[in-house]
Amino acid sequence: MTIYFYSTREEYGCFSNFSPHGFELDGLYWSTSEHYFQVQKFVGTPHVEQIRLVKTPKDAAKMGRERTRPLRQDWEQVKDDIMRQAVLSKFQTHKDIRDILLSTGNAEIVENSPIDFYWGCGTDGSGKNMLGKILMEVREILHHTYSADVDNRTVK
Ligand SMILES: Nc1nc(O)c(N)c(N[C@@H]2O[C@H](COP(=O)(O)O)[C@@H](O)[C@H]2O)n1
Repeated sequence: MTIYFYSTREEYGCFSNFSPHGFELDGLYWSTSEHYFQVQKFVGTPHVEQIRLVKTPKDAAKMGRERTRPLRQDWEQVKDDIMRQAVLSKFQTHKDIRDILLSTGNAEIVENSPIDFYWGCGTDGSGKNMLGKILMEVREILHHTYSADVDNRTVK
């Protein structure tokens, strides 16, 4: 079985980094995992607070993608680990969505983005689906810690 997600308004929308599930990480509060991820592109600069405090994840993504700000040099090497940490913190913080993630069992999870061939599967399904892969890794980590929380809602 494969679970596709993309919009926060649709089923499994809580898997999106745009979902409104805040958490604390690195001593600060982040209103979404998208805020955390986008800010890490500019650690050690004043842009951190500018982006961290914007109202919506859409705004954070827009600011993070603007190339008027210099991107940290090691971004390509660190971005997957940063995404993994953000996603793990989000699901450790919120039991309701953690249970949804754990209830997917061993199902494949795919970010069904029509435009993103790195984090999602892209318009033709050939993308790397790194966000889906990270969600499955996080599910495995959480399974070892929280599996007793999950009832029989596992997806067969
Ligand atoms: N809603 C949405 N719109 C896009 O244009 C996207 N690329 C995505 N994918 C998400 O974008 C985030 C990373 O983007 P960048 O690497 O900074 O371009 C990540 O949260 C993907 O899941 N989503």
